[in-house]
Amino acid sequence: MPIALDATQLQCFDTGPVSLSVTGGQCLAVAGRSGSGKSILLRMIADLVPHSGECRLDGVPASAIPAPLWRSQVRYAASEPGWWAPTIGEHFRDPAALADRAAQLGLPKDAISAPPERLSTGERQRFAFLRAIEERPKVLLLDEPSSALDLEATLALEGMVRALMADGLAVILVSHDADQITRLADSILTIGDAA
Ligand SMILES: Nc1ncnc2c1ncn2[C@@H]1O[C@H](COP(=O)(O)OP(=O)(O)OP(=O)(O)O)[C@@H](O)[C@H]1O
Repeated sequence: MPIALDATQLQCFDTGPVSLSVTGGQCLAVAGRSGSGKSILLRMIADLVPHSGECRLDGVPASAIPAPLWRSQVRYAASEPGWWAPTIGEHFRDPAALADRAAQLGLPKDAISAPPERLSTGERQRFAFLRAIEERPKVLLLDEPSSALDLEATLALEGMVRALMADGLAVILVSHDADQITRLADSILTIGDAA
């Protein structure tokens, strides 16, 4: 049975309410004009902002699952996440296992031992993606995952997303790249006023 995430009547600030469902192996794209609440929606699903409404994973409400466990299973991958350790590799549980995936995304080998601020925005963005998938979440909430990437790097990242989906991952994607939505999404949810 593929995993299933259901969100019902999620609302916070001036956004929502929004309801949606996604199952393992599928990608749901969230569209809407700038400021319509796409990022906030992903953050509500990951339980990172106070909100009303309810999310369930395989029927189990988020409120019944310890927050850190929910957030590792329903993983929000921010467009511009924070870096706190001296090197990129120290942000990973298993830096050794990182090398293969980093190479698949076209990242230079020595970047793993580099300080985050020495990398390009696009390199950091790809490492942020790798950080988000390291603990094998069941649901991946991708917020503009390739906004700083060229087409080659974008397609490599999408290939990795597709491989994870084939392995049962459910994806919710926020992207301003219409071509990316066409390539990845099985369905599209438009929120707020039509763009
Ligand atoms: N802490 C907050 N308090 C009140 N309103 C907030 C807060 N954080 C965000 N908002 C509002 O929520 C709205 C939605 O923001 P969000 O970042 O989700 O938009 P978005 O659709 O992802 O936009 P973009 O496409 O430009 O990234 C914005 O109007 C923003 O002002």
